[in-house]
Amino acid sequence: MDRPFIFINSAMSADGKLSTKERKQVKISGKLDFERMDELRAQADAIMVGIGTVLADDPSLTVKSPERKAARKASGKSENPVRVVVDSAARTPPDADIFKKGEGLRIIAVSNSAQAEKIKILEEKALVIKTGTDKVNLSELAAKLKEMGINTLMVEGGATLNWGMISAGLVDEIYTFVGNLIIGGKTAPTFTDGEGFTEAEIMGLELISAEKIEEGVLLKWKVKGKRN
Ligand SMILES: NC(=O)c1ccc[n+]([C@@H]2O[C@H](COP(=O)([O-])OP(=O)(O)OC[C@H]3O[C@@H](n4cnc5c(N)ncnc54)[C@H](O)[C@@H]3O)[C@@H](O)[C@H]2O)c1
Ligand SMILES: Nc1nc(=O)c(N)c(NC[C@H](O)[C@H](O)[C@H](O)COP(=O)(O)O)[nH]1
Repeated sequence: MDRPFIFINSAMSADGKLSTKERKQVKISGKLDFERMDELRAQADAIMVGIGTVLADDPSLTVKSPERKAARKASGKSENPVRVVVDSAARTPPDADIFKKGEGLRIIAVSNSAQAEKIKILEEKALVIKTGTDKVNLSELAAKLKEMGINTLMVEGGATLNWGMISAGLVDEIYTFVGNLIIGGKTAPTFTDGEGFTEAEIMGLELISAEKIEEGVLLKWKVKGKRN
């Protein structure tokens, strides 16, 4: 394959929301689900998020457990997977936590319409990859990551990037932790936002497993392609 194995890992409320209508982060996962997420991060070659998530949550995207970090080191890897931000207009703040915390390569993926001055500032902190005219071309980006030796890519949202990756046919598996809460709100981000499929385009999934974790359920899906 000319792209990595790509999976999305997300936590959503029982009504499918990723955060509140004000884009405020909500603790959906419990301790065990955060541990599972840390293990997925530790096993991945790279973690990807959208700029919306960086601006809303300021995540560090680092591996948290000292044992997992040490195991990565022992196998000749960096403590953290490569951290990738999909950021068409180069809006990533230079003081974002992905730059401040942890070691390892950072990649900011921008489009050809991003301002040169903003790119220059980011180039001091990260490798900047340019694809697409106004919006990052996600297929081209995935191919470039594969060329760099990234074989497993973990996507951690948000709603718009999930849509972009799924609608471009770039996702192999989806892991959703469904928590025991309702967030509500028609403008609150859901697992996949974006423009949405028409009936003829709807994406089919195959259930790999359903597992109760603490007070929620972890659903693992394989992406099958168009249902019709
Ligand atoms: N619960 C969870 O697991 C979880 C995980 C991540 C984020 N979130 C939440 O999701 C929200 C952020 O989601 P969002 O939708 O606003 O932003 P996002 O993180 O999905 O980022 C969207 C941005 O990605 C960029 N992008 C560039 N090229 C693209 C392309 N080809 N296709 C799609 N996107 C492209 C665009 O600049 C776009 O604005 C926040 O509220 C955050 O708290 C929740
Ligand atoms: N798995 C998960 N369960 C949740 O309940 C929740 N709110 C998120 N939200 C994703 C969000 O982007 C987080 O901010 C990053 O998971 C934080 O990552 P860091 O700890 O900074 O490395 N993710």
